[in-house]
Amino acid sequence: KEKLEINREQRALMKAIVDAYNRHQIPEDVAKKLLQDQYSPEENFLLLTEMATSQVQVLVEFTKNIPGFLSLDREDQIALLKGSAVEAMFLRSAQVFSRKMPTEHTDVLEERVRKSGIPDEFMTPMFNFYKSIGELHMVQEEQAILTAITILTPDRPYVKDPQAVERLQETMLDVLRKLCVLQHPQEQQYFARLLGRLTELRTLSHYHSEMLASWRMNDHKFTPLLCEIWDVQ
Ligand SMILES: O=C1N(Cc2ccc(-c3nnn[nH]3)cc2)c2ccc(Br)cc2C12CCN(S(=O)(=O)c1cccs1)CC2
Repeated sequence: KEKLEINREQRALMKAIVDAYNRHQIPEDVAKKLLQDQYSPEENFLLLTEMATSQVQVLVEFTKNIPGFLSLDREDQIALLKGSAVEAMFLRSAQVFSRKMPTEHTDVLEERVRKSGIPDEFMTPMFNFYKSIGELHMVQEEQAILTAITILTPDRPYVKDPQAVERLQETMLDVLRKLCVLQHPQEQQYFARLLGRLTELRTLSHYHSEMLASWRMNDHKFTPLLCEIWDVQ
């Protein structure tokens, strides 16, 4: 029987990540704007852009608080942030969307997202993803650690020292594996299902870059931060 209990060091790591995850939330007023009166698709798109911008800021702050991240090579830190920004944003959006919002809010937000100029062929996989995240009923520790695992993916473009990233990611994977067994004892493959979501995230991120290209065509404007992190314009 492998050592299942989460040791003191892993508990400290988990606490640091969950605190960072909860400390950095997008400001209520930004998300609330989306819930206000009816907007045109262009206005909806602008609101989603504003929200995505604030999500990226929150993501950068969260990432800086992942134990060990700041001791990585500086350029690799940037490569990891740029390489994971879309996936981490979609994971967090799905988590918030399926947890925090009361149902009527989710319906309104769903309506807004559907009417924001996002092509339907992207809308379907996106909503399937957030429903599949909702069905997992992740505890917040799992959400925070899964987001950290997404960011600490060694095979992002331009990472010079993938082994250093892999060591950090493996530490997180070990904690998450134990947490899943402790939190979901009745579901043998829960940990495997969580990691399966990361594969779905990569697909969404490919859709996203295609979408960006089409949005550039009909000159949708993005903020400087989004242009920087998404490599547009
Ligand atoms: O906006 C989204 N939403 C709604 C949303 C997201 C986050 C919060 C929230 N509240 N508090 N904290 N977070 C609320 C509503 C949502 C929900 C689920 C999935 Br999967 C994904 C999304 C996106 C993510 C960004 N894209 S995007 O394509 O990058 C794009 C950028 C600019 C214009 S379109 C659109 C879909």
